[in-house]
Amino acid sequence: MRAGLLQLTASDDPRQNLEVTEALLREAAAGGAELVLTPEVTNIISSSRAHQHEVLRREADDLTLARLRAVVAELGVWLLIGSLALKTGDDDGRFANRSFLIGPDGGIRARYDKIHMFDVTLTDGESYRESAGFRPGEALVCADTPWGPLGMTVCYDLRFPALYRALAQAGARLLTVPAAFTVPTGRAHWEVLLRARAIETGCFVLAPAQCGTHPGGGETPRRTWGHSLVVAPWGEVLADAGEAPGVTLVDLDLALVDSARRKVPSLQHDRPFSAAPGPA
Ligand SMILES: O=C(O)CNC(=O)[C@H](CS)NC(=O)CCC(=O)C(=O)O
Repeated sequence: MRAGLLQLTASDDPRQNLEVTEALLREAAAGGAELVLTPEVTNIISSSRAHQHEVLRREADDLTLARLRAVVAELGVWLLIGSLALKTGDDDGRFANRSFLIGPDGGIRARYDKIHMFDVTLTDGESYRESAGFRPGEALVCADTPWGPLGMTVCYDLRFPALYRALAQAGARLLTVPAAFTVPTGRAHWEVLLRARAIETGCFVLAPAQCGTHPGGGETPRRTWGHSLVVAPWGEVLADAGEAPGVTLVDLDLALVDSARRKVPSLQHDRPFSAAPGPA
């Protein structure tokens, strides 16, 4: 199976982001990709809540989703839209950070709302309160594909290994981790966490990422780490997209899932253990 990862530098203009995404999607399909993947928040990166409220739509009215579904139906590929920021209609005005799996007929095969919210203060100059703008999801999602079950996650979810174990135990053979990682945490943690999730689960891990300096961020523009990555079930990095936008094509030998799990069947070796003891 050939996968195509799109690396993007999303702006605060959904129409412009859609144009770039569509062009790269066509390029990936022309390069033989059967499954194409886009990063977290493919449709917008904006620091202004007011602007988000102005330009974002609910799922049923979202232009990015409608257009990408039509292009997928034309090209006949599978598409993992890493995520779209969408209105939910909730009273508190929070958005969903929602990942979609689109089948080759353009139909929505699965949707997953990011569960873990990035509420983190990295330094005085860099802090995030994702839960202020987004409503977290609550449901594990593992979707059928021609290449086996695909477990859907998003970005900060990567730091919660129990989620990945649950997906693998639900049958996943592929795991997706679309992201918009920060530069400092990306440098320190991105590759090692992705490799760990692949090794622990015996899955292929596909992680399309946002990269670069995002226009529309005002005084302190948002920067993301890039380095879209594909990791094999034994832990080898099969592709690293570096720091620039573009398409990365990679061929996956799906039999490697079984061979990694035969060598080290740790997924079958979970044992119950008692709660942590108190201080002696
Ligand atoms: O807010 C948006 O526009 C879209 N959402 C994101 O970019 C999210 C929440 S701020 N980013 C992450 O989860 C980064 C996680 C990360 O970097 C880490 O775990 O170290």
